[in-house]
Order: sequence, then structure tokens, then C-alpha cells
Amino acid sequence: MLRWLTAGESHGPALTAIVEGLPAGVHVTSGDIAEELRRRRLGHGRGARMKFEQDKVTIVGGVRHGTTQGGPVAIEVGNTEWPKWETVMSADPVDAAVLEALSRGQSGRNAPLSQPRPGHADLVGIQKYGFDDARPVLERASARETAARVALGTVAKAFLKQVLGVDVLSHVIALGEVEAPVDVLPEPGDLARVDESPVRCFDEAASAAMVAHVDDMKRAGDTLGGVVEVLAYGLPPGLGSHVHWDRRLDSRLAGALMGIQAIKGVELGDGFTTARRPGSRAHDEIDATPDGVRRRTNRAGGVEGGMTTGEALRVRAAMKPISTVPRRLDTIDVRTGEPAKAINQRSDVTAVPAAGVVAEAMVALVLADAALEKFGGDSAEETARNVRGYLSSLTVK
Ligand SMILES: Cc1cc2nc3c(=O)[nH]c(=O)nc-3n(C[C@H](O)[C@H](O)[C@H](O)COP(=O)(O)O)c2cc1C
Ligand SMILES: C=C(O[C@@H]1CC(C(=O)O)=C[C@@H](OP(=O)(O)O)[C@H]1O)C(=O)O
Repeated sequence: MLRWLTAGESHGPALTAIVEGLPAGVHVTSGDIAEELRRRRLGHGRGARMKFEQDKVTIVGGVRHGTTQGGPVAIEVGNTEWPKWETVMSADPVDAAVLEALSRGQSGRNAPLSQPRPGHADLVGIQKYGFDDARPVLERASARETAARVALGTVAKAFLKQVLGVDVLSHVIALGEVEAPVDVLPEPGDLARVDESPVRCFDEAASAAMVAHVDDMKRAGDTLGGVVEVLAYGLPPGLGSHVHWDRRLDSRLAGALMGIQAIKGVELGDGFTTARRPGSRAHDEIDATPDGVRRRTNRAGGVEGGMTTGEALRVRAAMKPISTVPRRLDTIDVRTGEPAKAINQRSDVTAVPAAGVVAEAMVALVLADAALEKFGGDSAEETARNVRGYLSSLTVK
């Protein structure tokens, strides 16, 4: 079983991430994690913060000389903006007069945020936790935290690749109203090409149209959401289970993807489209081929009965538009109850390309967990041996 946790605030000193349950012998370095974090920062439409802030990765436990040791892997992602926030976000008490000065000062960094943004966690967080300022809510609600998930996902991806030969990638299939054709899906060797697109879209024409759409929205002071698709190639049949709701792989994938900030919908394979088709065009007919049993199509997205089928996994996540809308939506001031305009200091126009990289990480963690549940193993070699034994003893190949 794999367990993972993250801690840390958007403007705190660092994010901390821990994953427990991986076997010894998985190769991973801080350089690998830094590269995945770099991919997460890409994307046309990201705001100013992505340019001046850097992710500083330190592996602080569980890895020695580039190889996991079997203990929890702990990763710190340092926030290079911390010196500016050291007083406002200090863990230790700070003199009230100093904080007061920072509320009024030129930066206004400690000014109370009392005009909650529609669509963000601000208002309900203020209500639920009894605050009168959105700062303590937005610091943890912020998707800055997804850097920690991507760090963990790097380790899960390394395990999946090295032990099962599984590749996990993603691409953007809709950005606002621009949709990309999905008849040709990127394969593992195409990931660099996807990442070269400013919006991480595999189709060149759609990519250009998406860039233009983002630029239009930026000019209009508006924001955009979209849809990403995560693909995993090389999975064995039988990860997950049909026997109980919380062991179903589709249920676990949906939960993990919905757990990403701003994700509002998840579908496996053709999902909602399948619901509108007759059964004769909804399912994947089965053939015996020289390469073994194959589905003729992959409408199901590689999961049937809550288990991987052995076909490519295809899972989509829909992201709502960024809620810090520069046009400033109507809200109230929670201190006075009077109508107000929502806070807007800066924000992304869209973060759909980055959300794809985060979604890869979440899918990789779920798949690694399901693989360890099925195959066990204290060393990567033991897990690999168990995978080989299972595949060679399949009753139907
Ligand atoms: C990678 C990424 C970047 C985001 N950037 C911003 C941003 O700059 N401004 C903003 O208001 N929301 C941003 N969001 C979305 C908020 O985190 C999200 O809307 C908020 O947590 C409320 O969403 P929820 O209702 O799903 O929790 C981003 C989300 C992701 C995944
Ligand atoms: C910092 C990151 O994303 C942030 C996520 C975010 C939000 O509200 O979710 C709001 C923005 O932060 P700020 O309001 O401080 O500019 C983004 O920059 C990151 O992804 O590393």
C-alpha cells in the first residue's frame, strides 16, 4: 500500500511531501523531480509568479545515491519567494505592530483579504474556520501545493517505468471553447512534442487556436478552464478490483483527479459520450490476435469492472476557469457585509497545461498504489519478479 501526504502553504518557506510504501531499488534523483516541476510551470497563460519564483528540490529522506531504500521518501520543494513573506507567514509569533505596519506598508502584504473570490475557497473557508481574512484559507487552498504532488508523482512514475514498463503522459484536449481532435493520441515517444506546444496540445492547429484564445481572454480580463487527458501505456490487466467500491480503479482515479484544485469533472475513456451511444457502439469488442487478447477499440479507456484491461488507460479531467478573474467579480466585504469587488492581485489566465502535469502525477500515484497492492515486494526486483510471474501465468493471454 502506498500512502502520501503534503504540507505547506503557497507563500511559506517550503512544501513538504512524503510517500511511504515504495520498494527499495527505484532510481530517482532530485534532478528528475526538478525536471517534472519544470514541466508543471510551463504553459501559455500562466501568471507572473511562474516567471520569478523557482522550485528548489531537496530529497530529505528515503533515497541514497539516487536509489530508494524502502523507507518513506520525503521531498522538500523550497519557495524562493520566502524571504519576502518571512514575517507575514512566520510560524512563530510576530509583534502586532510589525504586522500592522506590513498591512499598511507599500507592499500591503499583510493587508486583510476580506473580499472573497467567487469560485475560490475564500468565503466558505472563512465561514468554516472562523477567520475574517482569506489569507489563511488561500495559502493552503492554492494550487502551489500541486508542486508537492508532482514531486511525489515523479517517484511513482519512476517505479512504474522501471518495474512495470508503464509510461504516464498527458495532453490538453480542450482549452475554453477550443477543442483538439482526439483521433490520434500521443504515445510515450511524443511527450517532448506535447511539451513543446505552449499549451501542451498534441494537435498543432488546435494548439495555435488555444494560444490565440488565451491571448483574447487575457486582453478581456477574463480566465479559462479546459480538459486534460492522461494516458498510461503498458499496464497489465487486473490492477484494481470489481469486488468493492473503494477497490475499483476508476473510483480511485476519479477521487485522485477530483482532488486537484479546480477539477470539476472526470471521465474514464469516452465517459459521458458513451452514455449517449447504443450498446452496440459503446463497448470494445474482443478479438484473439497473434499478440494475444485485444479489444478492437478502447472506448472504455482501459478499465472494465474497476480493473485495468491491459489496453491504454485514458482518463480525462475537466478544470473550471481560474477564479481570480481580473475583471473582478461581484462579492461582499466580509468585514462590513457590503457589496464589493473580489480580490485580484495577479493570477493565471489559465493553468490547464500545468493541470495536465499534476494529473499525470495523481494517476501515477494511484497506479503505483494499485500495482503494489497486486504485486507487493520490498525490493523493485521482487516486485518485477512478481509481475513477470503473474503475466506468464495468465489463464487468457
Ligand atoms: C496548476 C493550477 C494553477 C492555478 N492557478 C490559479 C491562479 O493563479 N489563481 C486562481 O484563482 N486559481 C488558480 N487555480 C485554481 C484554484 O486553485 C482553485 O480554483 C481553487 O482552489 C478553488 O477550486 P475548487 O473549488 O476546485 O477547490 C489553479 C489551479 C491549478 C490546478
Ligand atoms: C504558485 C503557484 O500557483 C498559484 C496558484 C494559485 C491558486 O489560487 O491556486 C494562485 C497563484 O498564486 P498567487 O495568487 O500567489 O499569484 C498561482 O501562482 C504554482 O503553481 O506554483
